[in-house]
Amino acid sequence: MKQLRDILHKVALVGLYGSTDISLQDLQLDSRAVHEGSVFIAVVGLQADGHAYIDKAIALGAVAVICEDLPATLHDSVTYVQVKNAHEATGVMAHNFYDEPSTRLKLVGVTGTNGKTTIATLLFNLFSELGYHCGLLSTVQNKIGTEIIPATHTTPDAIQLNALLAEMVSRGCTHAFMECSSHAIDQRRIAGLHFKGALFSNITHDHLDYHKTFDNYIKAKKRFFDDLSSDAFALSNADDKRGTVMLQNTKASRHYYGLKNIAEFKGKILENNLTGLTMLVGATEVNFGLIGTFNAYNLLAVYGAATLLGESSEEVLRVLSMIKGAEGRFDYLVSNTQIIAIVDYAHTPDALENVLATINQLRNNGGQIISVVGCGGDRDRTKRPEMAAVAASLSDRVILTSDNPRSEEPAEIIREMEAGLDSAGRKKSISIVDRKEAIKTAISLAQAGDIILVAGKGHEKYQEIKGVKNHFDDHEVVREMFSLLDK
Ligand SMILES: CC(=O)N[C@H]1[C@@H](OP(=O)(O)OP(=O)(O)OC[C@H]2O[C@@H](n3ccc(=O)[nH]c3=O)[C@H](O)[C@@H]2O)O[C@H](CO)[C@@H](O)[C@@H]1O[C@H](C)C(=O)N[C@@H](C)C(=O)N[C@H](CCC(=O)O)C(=O)O
Ligand SMILES: Nc1ncnc2c1ncn2[C@@H]1O[C@H](COP(=O)(O)OP(=O)(O)OP(=O)(O)O)[C@@H](O)[C@H]1O
Ligand SMILES: N[C@H](CCC[C@H](N)C(=O)O)C(=O)O
Ligand SMILES: [Mg+2]
Repeated sequence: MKQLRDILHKVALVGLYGSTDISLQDLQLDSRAVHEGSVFIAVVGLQADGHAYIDKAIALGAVAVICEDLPATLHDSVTYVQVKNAHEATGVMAHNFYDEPSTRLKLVGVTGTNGKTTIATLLFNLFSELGYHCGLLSTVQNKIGTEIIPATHTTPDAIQLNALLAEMVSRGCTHAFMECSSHAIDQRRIAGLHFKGALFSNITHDHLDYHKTFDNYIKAKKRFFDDLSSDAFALSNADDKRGTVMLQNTKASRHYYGLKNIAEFKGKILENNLTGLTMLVGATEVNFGLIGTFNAYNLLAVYGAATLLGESSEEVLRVLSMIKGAEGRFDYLVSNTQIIAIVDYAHTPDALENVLATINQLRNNGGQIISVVGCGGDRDRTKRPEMAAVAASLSDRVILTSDNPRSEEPAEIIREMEAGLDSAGRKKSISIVDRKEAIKTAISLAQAGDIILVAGKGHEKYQEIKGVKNHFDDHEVVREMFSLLDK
């Protein structure tokens, strides 16, 4: 069993009160989960301050407390460890507690506004297909080999994260691929981890509710690369405006992929259609099942990372040409009456623009594009008018609807979206609060050859309204409506 002293290695201590020779059962960030033998870590959050729950944690059996500010009175039976930054300390202690799992496999992280799930999933599928036992931590799901472990966050908190990595190690995984969200980097959920590789996809507008300014958002992502060690590789998008800045201060070896600017892993699109894309990768022509220019970038990122991990380029391209991406990303459904629906997780202005630009490029002659779009509640409000404007400029008809309103008034979110429409945009748009009704209306407006984009929820199997998650699956609704067309 781990002793307190074992987990304090590399933690920036301010003070220590009590013995470190005590046995620990587990680490807990939430007082409600504390039991006999737990260490309780008090962090200052956005809603609450964990310091307010120290006494409650002790009453439930905490044997040690990690905190930034010491309580006024200390219990004799408890050890208090005062640290400079409790978020950072959580990452480092969790890494120590679980025997530094990230050093016992090849851990590759992916950051960027869009493409993280796609890239991490493609890497997992590729390396599994190459014969390795792999782990995956992603928005859609976590995986250890073929076992699926439901994901609550894109990047779990440091304790769950290290526990999952340790489980991967104990089950013989040699590689783990994970998404590193900007929230996770900022909240230091990834502190203490040893990355073998780090990828950057792109950075565009999102999460300004949390980061406040675009500059802060860039800095959060860049920190991931700044913290890498010299034995790691950093692989960035040569065509993204911030692609070079991301790697400017890293100690890792620097590599780039792209379609336009000079890059070590360079591609050229030869053909792009609704069934896939053909790309020249280096000197090899390859057909891929993924669709759209944005996926060409994702594929090049995966190809580069796999090569940097030591795999043969030829074998990587052979396997990549056969594998699928993540669920809910450009999922293609077609009715017997030849109406096409694409379910996609685009939930930022840039993703929506990319997906709609791709659909525009690939559309059937004369076919109309009908978009069904909403924006999440309790999240970045400034993207709402932008997403409506993008949808209107790249579609023939737009139905503004609800995504996950969470605690907000759904009609109010839609009003904020409508504010982004000019008069031409208003003419082609209608607003329908009920998402099912909105999808149904889009299908009833469509004719053979038209393409309906159902954006924003992708793989999600729920819709969160006023704190309640109701079952909802865009695919299911589309299929149900399609089957009615046949009757
Ligand atoms: C905005 C955000 O990231 N919030 C995360 C943050 O919550 P918080 O700072 O609000 O925590 P808090 O409620 O103030 O509580 C502070 C501390 O007091 C503790 N507490 C609280 C109450 C109590 O009775 N006892 C107690 O000990 C809490 O356990 C916590 O440790 O820390 C929590 C614990 O780790 C996370 O669960 C929570 O994620 C919330 C649920 C969330 O929705 N996060 C999203 C925005 C997020 O992280 N998304 C990214 C993906 C974004 C992307 O797509 O790129 C992700 O990685 O998933
Ligand atoms: N490289 C890319 N560039 C721009 N848009 C992309 C790219 N890859 C995917 N997209 C679009 O963004 C959507 C989300 O993709 P994905 O889930 O891979 O991103 P993510 O970064 O994991 O998102 P999240 O932040 O929610 O975890 C896709 O459904 C698609 O519309
Ligand atoms: N990971 C993203 C998910 C957004 C998905 C969209 N369906 C929404 O609910 O806003 C976020 O937390 O911002
Ligand atoms: Mg993701």
